[in-house]
Amino acid sequence: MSESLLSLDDLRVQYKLPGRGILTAVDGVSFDLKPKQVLGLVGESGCGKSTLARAVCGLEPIHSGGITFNGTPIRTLGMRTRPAELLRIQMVFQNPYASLNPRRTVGKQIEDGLRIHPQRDSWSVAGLLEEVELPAEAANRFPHQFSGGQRQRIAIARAIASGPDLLIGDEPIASLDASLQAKVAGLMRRLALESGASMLFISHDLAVVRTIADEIAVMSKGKVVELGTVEQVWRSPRDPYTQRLLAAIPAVDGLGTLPGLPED
Ligand SMILES: Nc1ncnc2c1ncn2[C@@H]1O[C@H](COP(=O)(O)OP(=O)(O)OP(=O)(O)O)[C@@H](O)[C@H]1O
Repeated sequence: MSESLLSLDDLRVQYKLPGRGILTAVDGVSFDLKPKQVLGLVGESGCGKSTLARAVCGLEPIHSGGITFNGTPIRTLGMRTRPAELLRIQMVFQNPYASLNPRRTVGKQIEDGLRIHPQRDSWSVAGLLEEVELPAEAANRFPHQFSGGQRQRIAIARAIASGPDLLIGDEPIASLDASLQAKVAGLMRRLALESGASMLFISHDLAVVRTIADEIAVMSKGKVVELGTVEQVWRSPRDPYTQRLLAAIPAVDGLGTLPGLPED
C-alpha cells in the first residue's frame, strides 16, 4: 500500500497570546506518513512538536492547511468530541501517568483498550504484558506500584491494545533512564509495526530516533527544515540546523565519522 495514512498539508497552528499577539507554533508543515512506517520528529524544546501531535489528534485549532488521516480530514474537533476515527490514534506521553488511570488496575486498563477494536487482532492482557516484559500478575496491580520505566511500558501496552492505525509517542523516552531509552523506543517500533500501525515518534534525541525511524523530519521554529530517510539525514544533512544537531551528538567526531547506522 503506498497511500498515506497521515498527511499534513501546509499545516499552521497558531496560539493567541495575552494581549493581541499571535504565536505560530506550527508554521506550514507538510509531510506524509505511509502505513507501517515510522517517522521520527526531532527538534529543540519549543519548536512545535507537541502542538503538531495534538493537532493530529484533533486537539488544536487548525489555522490553515490541513491534516488527513485515513482519508478523513481532521478539523477542529474540540476536547469533547471523540469521533471513532480518532480512536484509531493512540498517544504515549513523556509522563506515563498522563495516559494511565491511577485508580484502575493495569489489567482493567489494557482490557479497556482491547474492547475498542476487539476484531482487530488477537492481543490479550497477559500477551501484551509479556510483550512489554512484565509478568501476568502485573495485571492486578495499580500504576503507582511500578517504576517509571515499567509504567511507560504499561502505557505502551495499553495504547497498542486498542489496535491503533497510528501510534504517537510524544517524548515517550525523555523521562527514562538513558540505559532504557533505546530499548523502549525499539519496543514501541516493534509493537506498532507488529500490530499493523504506523508511528510518529517525537523526541529531541536524534541519536535514538535514527535507530527506530524509517524517515526523519527535523523541526525548527515551527517549520520542518529537513525531511528524508534516516540514511539521507544521517549521511548528508542539508539544513545547517540538522548539521548542528548531528554535530552535537556525543561520541561524534565531526560529521565525517558519525557512528554507523544500526544493522537491520
Ligand atoms: N496552549 C498554548 N498557548 C500558547 N502558547 C503555546 C501553547 N502551547 C504551546 N505554546 C507555545 O507554542 C510553541 C511550541 O510549543 P510545543 O509544546 O509544541 O513545543 P515542543 O517542541 O513540543 O517543546 P518541548 O520539546 O519542550 O515539549 C512554544 O513556544 C510554546 O510556548
